[in-house]
Amino acid sequence: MNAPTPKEIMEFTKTPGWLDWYAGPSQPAFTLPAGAVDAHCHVFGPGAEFPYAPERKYTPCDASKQQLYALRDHLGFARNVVVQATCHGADNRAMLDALIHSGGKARGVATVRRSVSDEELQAMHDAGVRGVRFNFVKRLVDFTPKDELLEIAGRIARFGWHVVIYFEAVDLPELWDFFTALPTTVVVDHMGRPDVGKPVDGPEFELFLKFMRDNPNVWSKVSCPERLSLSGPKALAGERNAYADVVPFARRVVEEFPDRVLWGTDWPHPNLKDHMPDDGLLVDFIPHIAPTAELQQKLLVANPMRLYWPEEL
Ligand SMILES: O=C(O)c1cc(C(=O)O)oc(=O)c1
Repeated sequence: MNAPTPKEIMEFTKTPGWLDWYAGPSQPAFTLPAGAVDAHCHVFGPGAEFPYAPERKYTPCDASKQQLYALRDHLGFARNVVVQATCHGADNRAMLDALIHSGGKARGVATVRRSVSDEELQAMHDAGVRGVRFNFVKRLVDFTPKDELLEIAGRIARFGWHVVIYFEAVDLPELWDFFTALPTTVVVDHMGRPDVGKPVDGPEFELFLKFMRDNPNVWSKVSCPERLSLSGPKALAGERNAYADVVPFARRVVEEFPDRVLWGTDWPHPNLKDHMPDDGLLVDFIPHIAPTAELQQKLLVANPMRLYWPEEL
């Protein structure tokens, strides 16, 4: 890992309107099961140490590994899965640095280009990377040709890694054939971003459920209610029943596919425009979508352990 050159040490100006992560989150009322994994979170820089990528679509506030791990301990999580944020492009140094300094308590998901070497993949594996992320959300990334992604998927499959996909619900029909051609476990970010203004038993969300039903290698993160909610209430000011309009969607996925769901805070919550949730209250969303101890154990412990720390089982 090279130290940044003087040219790389620069000041970054946050995207106008950027909301910083919530300082001083409350203590969740819900007690997480022992060994719970925050299976979707990010680090941002710090930019002076790990510069943001030139091709980024937003410039965030800094959110360091120390701050992430302090949140982990405060909320009661035991481990993290650090997902490469798009503001770092395919420069995985900040994420890898977080894994290396986690004492084995973090695994990671990288973004790589076709030019990545097998030696680089091996080094990432040794640091704790277990997946790559393919992003189809147009406001976040430029288009990558599908043949390039398929080539990457074939190469990372040999390391036993999986593919994380991020897309919007309206794009699922067009992406279906590509997704079902992937040779690995496939993990969908944030339930494929359903429009929760539409019925939970309507055709759009039914298509997502069919995608999971027809493809036993597909998992879903039932995360980001703060991003998907249209009517709140927001996880702020002591609200422990936040984002009620997202609950039926997430609960449906948890109950139908209890062995293929993951949950994460999504800290430090990139690109929220309306409000920044109190992460303690966000944890209190979990028992609404996974109402039994058995479902909670699968969602928060058994499933992420199977995917990210299988050697410990
Ligand atoms: O919806 C988003 O803006 C978003 C962005 C990123 C990222 O920039 O990596 O990751 C997420 O999980 C969600």
